[in-house]
Amino acid sequence: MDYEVVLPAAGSGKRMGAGQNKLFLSLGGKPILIHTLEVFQSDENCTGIWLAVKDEERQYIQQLLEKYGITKVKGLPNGGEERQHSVYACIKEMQQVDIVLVHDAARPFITKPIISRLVKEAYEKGAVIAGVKAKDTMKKVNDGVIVETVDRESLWMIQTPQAFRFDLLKQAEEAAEEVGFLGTDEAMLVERLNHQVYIVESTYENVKITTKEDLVFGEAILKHRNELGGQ
Ligand SMILES: Nc1ccn([C@@H]2O[C@H](COP(=O)(O)OP(=O)(O)OP(=O)(O)O)[C@@H](O)[C@H]2O)c(=O)n1
Ligand SMILES: C[C@](O)(CO)[C@H](O)COP(=O)(O)O
Repeated sequence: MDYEVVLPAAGSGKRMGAGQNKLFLSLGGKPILIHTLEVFQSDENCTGIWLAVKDEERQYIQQLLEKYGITKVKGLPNGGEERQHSVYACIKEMQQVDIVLVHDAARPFITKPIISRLVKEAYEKGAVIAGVKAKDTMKKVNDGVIVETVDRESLWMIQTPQAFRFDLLKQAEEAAEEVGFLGTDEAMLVERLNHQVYIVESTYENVKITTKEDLVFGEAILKHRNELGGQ
């Protein structure tokens, strides 16, 4: 089951504080961006990659694509102010496909079994996203005071990939753009159309490299995987 993937890669990495796009930082001697790209480059069901990038970083990224043999990239549109705008920039340039995955370029540890499960279920259900069950007790806080403990059994920590029928996601992006609605993930845009969004259980390894500690976790995940002989 074929799909194309949108990888937003135009962020500023403020929380990382590296003074550069965190996707260029090295994990195991290779840029984070390349780790993520290699998963989709090596997936025979992935027929195209779309990368939202900062204009001033496009040339460097093209050099990285060349160096690491990433040949599936179909477009590198300019990212936007927010992550959602970067995703939409890709959606606007894409030709009609059946299924599109949106995946944070900052999540280099996604695996093909989860991707293929998401794609299969997106064909059947239209909208399916990756997540893991909450492990900690979650509480709502107001001005430093606990106001509510939320039932953990029904809470999931949402990740990417998020997989959609292309037409559905395009409709949702356009509807959000029209009214200036800003979500923190693509599922929110589909939910507001009253379309059911399903979940596939992912792994806790599918971390988003966001702060410096995540680089430590990332190196440990790489080491663990190498000891197991790959993904
Ligand atoms: N305007 C933006 C913001 C984010 N992203 C991308 O969306 C993914 C998830 O975003 P996040 O982890 O928040 O990255 P940053 O926005 O760079 O981080 P920060 O919020 O700390 O600045 C990343 O691959 C990032 O490059 C993007 O393409 N365009
Ligand atoms: C899309 C996402 O990864 C789901 O958890 C998350 O919302 C991205 O948040 P960010 O602040 O844009 O990294």
